[in-house]
Amino acid sequence: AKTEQQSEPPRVGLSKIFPDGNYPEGELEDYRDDNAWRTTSEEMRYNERMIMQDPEQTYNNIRKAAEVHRQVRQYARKVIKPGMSMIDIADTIENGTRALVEENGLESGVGFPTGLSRNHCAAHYSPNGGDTQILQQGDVMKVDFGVHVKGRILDSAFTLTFDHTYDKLLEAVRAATNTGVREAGIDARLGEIAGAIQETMESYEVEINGKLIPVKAIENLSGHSINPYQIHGGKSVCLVKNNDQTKMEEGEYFAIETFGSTGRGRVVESGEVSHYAKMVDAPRIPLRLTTAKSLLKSINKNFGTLPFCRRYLDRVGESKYLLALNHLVAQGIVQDYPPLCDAPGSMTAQFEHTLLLRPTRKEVLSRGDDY
Ligand SMILES: O=S(=O)(c1cccs1)N(Cc1ccc(F)cc1)Cc1ncn[nH]1
Ligand SMILES: [Mn+2]
Ligand SMILES: [Mn+2]
Ligand SMILES: [Mn+2]
Repeated sequence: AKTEQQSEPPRVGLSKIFPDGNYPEGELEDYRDDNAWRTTSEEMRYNERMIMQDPEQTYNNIRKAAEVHRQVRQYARKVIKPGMSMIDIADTIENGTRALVEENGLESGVGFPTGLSRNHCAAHYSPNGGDTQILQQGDVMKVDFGVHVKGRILDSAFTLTFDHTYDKLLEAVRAATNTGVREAGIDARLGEIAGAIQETMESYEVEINGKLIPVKAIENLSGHSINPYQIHGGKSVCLVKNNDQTKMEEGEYFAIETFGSTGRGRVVESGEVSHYAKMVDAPRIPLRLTTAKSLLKSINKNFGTLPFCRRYLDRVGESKYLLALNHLVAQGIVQDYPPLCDAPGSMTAQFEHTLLLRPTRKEVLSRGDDY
């Protein structure tokens, strides 16, 4: 079939652009030290061929999600400007994602809420319905959005600015994330990766109004392993030196994300919650509140264990759900993820990539020519 070009705004599903169903590989990196042998091992190549043939496991699912991410973010970086509302920015990203991934129930779609955290807020802010906030010229906005295909979630983020004041902060975080990507590998210890990330991050300083401010790695944010339909797979890659001897393992997916700050280097929960997710191990308890029962049914049907936000509930026709939602949170069935912010007046930045530890090599799935 003739392959189509992507439109602007992006609306052409990727199966039209990659008709043979083969999506582009991410950036490949050989393992180091005692795992370097894997690149040329016939056994490891055999294992990979088997995985590639298994429709459930094939790498094509996550590679399609990664290509969607690259094409949507390329458009977003071009059109997002000061004066746009948070809601319009979120819609721009989500409409593009849904079209290109060819959204289909729980088979494929948005991976989690579009994060648009600004300035001292580092993560987990997304506009709720009625939010009238407007992007400002001096803002430092973390654009963190996800795409999933058959539950394989691509989690990648970048920081947008509209003047050069914080270029050094962004440079520090970009370098720290690339250090994390480089240090990741089969048998790599999470605590050692964290130390390397912190060392890179804290070798930078930012000059603001003639004052030199050291860049701090945010000590209570972290990267994470990713499982099918589960954004947090249980392993965390912290950003400051620690003694976690836990190793990365073959076949695991990791989101390597780092956050730098000109403030305390520590975030606290602050502001209205937008992000939620049903717990994977949610207790099966009898719900007496009928509205909570029907809301949980809607969450199971529309999101499963994928994170969602209030706008996604609005979109699937739910209304007046707040009491029921807070009840599900109180019962430990749904986890809330409040916005995470450093001190007011400070600035935070983020870069994030998703990588896969294949039997033969590390594949940085979300790598693009932008970051
Ligand atoms: O901070 S996390 O909760 C976490 C980090 C380490 C262990 S759990 N979080 C996972 C998540 C939670 C809710 C979401 F809606 C989406 C993702 C990291 C993250 N947020 C955005 N991108 N990546
Ligand atoms: Mn993310
Ligand atoms: Mn993440
Ligand atoms: Mn809580």
